[in-house]
Amino acid sequence: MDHSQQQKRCNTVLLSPAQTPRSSVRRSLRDSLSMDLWGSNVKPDRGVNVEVILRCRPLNDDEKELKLPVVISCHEDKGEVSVVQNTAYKQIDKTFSFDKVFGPTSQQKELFDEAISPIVNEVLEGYNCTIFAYGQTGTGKTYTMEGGRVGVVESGEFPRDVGIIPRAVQQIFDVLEARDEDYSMKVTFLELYNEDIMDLLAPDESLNGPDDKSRKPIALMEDGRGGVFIRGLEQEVVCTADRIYKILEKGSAKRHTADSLLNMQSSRSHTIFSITIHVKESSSNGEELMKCGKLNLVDLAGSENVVRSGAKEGRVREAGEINKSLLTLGRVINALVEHSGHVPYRDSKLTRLLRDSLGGNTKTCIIATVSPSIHSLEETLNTLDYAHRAKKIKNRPEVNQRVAKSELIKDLYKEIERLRQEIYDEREKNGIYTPHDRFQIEEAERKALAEQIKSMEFDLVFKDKELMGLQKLYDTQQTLTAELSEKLQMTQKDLEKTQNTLLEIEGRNRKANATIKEKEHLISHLLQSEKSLTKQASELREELEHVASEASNLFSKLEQQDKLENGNKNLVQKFQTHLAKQLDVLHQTVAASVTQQEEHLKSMEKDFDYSLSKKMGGIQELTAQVRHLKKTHESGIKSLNDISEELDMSYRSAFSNLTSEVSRNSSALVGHFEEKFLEINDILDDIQRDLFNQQEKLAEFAEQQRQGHSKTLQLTRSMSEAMMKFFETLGTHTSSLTPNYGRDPKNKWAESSMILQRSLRIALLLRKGNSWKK
Ligand SMILES: Nc1ncnc2c1ncn2[C@@H]1O[C@H](COP(=O)(O)OP(=O)(O)OP(=O)(O)O)[C@@H](O)[C@H]1O
Repeated sequence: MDHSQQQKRCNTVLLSPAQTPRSSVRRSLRDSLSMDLWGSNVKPDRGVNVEVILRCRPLNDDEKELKLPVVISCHEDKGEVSVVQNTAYKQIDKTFSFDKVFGPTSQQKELFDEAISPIVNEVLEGYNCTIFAYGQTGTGKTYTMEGGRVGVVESGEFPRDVGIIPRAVQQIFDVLEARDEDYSMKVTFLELYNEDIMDLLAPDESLNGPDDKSRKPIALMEDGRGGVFIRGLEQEVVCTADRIYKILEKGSAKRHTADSLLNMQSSRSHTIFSITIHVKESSSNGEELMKCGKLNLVDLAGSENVVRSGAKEGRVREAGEINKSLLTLGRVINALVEHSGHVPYRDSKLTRLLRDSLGGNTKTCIIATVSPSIHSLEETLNTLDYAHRAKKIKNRPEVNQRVAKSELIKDLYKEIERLRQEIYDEREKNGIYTPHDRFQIEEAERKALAEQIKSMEFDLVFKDKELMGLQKLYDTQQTLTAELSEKLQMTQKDLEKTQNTLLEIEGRNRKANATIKEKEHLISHLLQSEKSLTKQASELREELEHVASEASNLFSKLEQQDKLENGNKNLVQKFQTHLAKQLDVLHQTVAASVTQQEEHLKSMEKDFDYSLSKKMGGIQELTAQVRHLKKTHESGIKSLNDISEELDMSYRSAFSNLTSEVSRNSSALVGHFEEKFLEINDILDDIQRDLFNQQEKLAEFAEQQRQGHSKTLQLTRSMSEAMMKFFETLGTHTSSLTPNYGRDPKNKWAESSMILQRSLRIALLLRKGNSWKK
């Protein structure tokens, strides 16, 4: 929707620009032109606690430069704030919980979306809501409520430092436009400075800045029904968000501010910016009704330590007034939390203005602002304490009654008539027209004052009587004083004596003090040694407990060990009997094998003798054959010689050469044969010698074998005896096995298995000897 359309929709409802939240259409029209912060309601809801939000600002440049330690930590997820300080002088560790917590890195948009946006929606549903910022000076109240300049809003997004008020305004317009509703909106903006109410929307001509003396405070009046109104407070009807931003900017510029050591632009007044929205609705019978909601945005002046803020002269009074009104606010909070019969709302204008927001029918949210720096620790703790207590305040929010449009128009006509009469009276200078309602209120106030004067007169008579009594008392006191002065003189003498005694006592006292100091020193030493002894004792106790647990572990292990050893013992005994049997068998086998081997050896000897005699016979036969061969050769050679002679004779001429060749060959053959014969003879001699040698060696070997077998037999016997002895010893050792881990039974097992292996090896050797013998 463009601006002109928005203006049009806005204007349709502006027929009744002065409408305000109210409980009944019968209510005075005069109220509608005054600032009625706390519109009345119909259906009472159940009590609702005031919502308390905590915001911690980041360290500012000065604090960063001074490297001030941070003492606040915000746990946004848990809604908790911790204050921790550990110095030699002070130890603080406190945690406070709130409905919501926003830490130093939190952004304006985040705070608005999470905490404020739902409140704005409640206003649009017809509730009166109040949001106020409370905290020490310079902690970010104005930053949170107003923030930076709105400037140009691009694509619906504000600059990041824009505060709650502009964002709330934007949301109200957005929602109303989206619902396409007929509405009217008006705003008021006031400040409370030094207990005076100033209108920040008053026309410019009458103002030349915040300190202009011509600025007139406006009156806060009782409405006769327990409420208040501000006579003559300007209300501006607004149709666009931009108009509100401008009003806000202009009003803020008029606000009382000053620079202090804690804030370059410190607000010296409390401000209340109110937006009242009327939305047209139709009832079931077609009657036009007006729904009304109101949002009050309160930026309180900062509580401050005058010394720390560096306030001087006029500023000290400002600070005093600020602190006074905040103190009253604190007392009101305390009274509400403690459900006291009397709540001191009337003690300051601030609490009178905020009455409905504290324990009334308004929905209230308090934003407590704190600094994270150690410098502000004390004030931060005060703020946290304050805000934490405020959480317990219960309000009873009620939705504003819908007002018939016709009733509003009637009221409006009456108001116009009243104003016309006032102007007429003013012009004619013949008095001021007072409407009946206001006349009644003023009459009631006058009556109340008369009653007050009467009671004061009564008080005066009573006080006169009291004075007379006091005069008498004074006279008696005078005589008493004379008596007393006499006594005093005597007492003074006594005092002198006493002083002397006192001096003596002081001397003694000094000595006693010195002794006490010594003793104290001793005691502190003793305490220290007691501490160290206690520590040692606790350490020893821990050790003992540890040892006891180890001992119990050890005992359980020993039990296991005993069981294991009993099992082992049984096993060893079984093995021992089994082994003894096996050894007997082995012994018998070895003895049998030895006799068998002896027999084998004897038969081997026989066989050997037999083969030797056989070989000898063969050799003799061979020698005879060789001799026979020699003879045959000799006869052959002789016959060859005969043949050659015959051939010589018959073929001497033709074959003379051949004969010589043959004779040469035959002589060579004879030489060769003789040579071979000699060689054969040598070989035969060698064989014969070898055979004799072998025969001797065999005899020797047989002897050695016999001796070796008897030794092996002896060795096996002694081995088996030794093993028997060993197993007996092993048995006794096993029975006496205790948790003495120095004597490892495993070693014994290793030994016995080695012995067993050795005896097996011997048995194998014996078997090998047998097979070799075979
Ligand atoms: N959450 C924040 N993030 C960034 N800057 C912050 C924040 N809160 C405060 N500041 C800055 O700290 C300074 C003081 O803030 P502001 O004037 O809002 O304090 P204040 O509580 O209103 O003080 P006073 O009570 O004196 O008016 C300002 O410069 C403001 O920009």
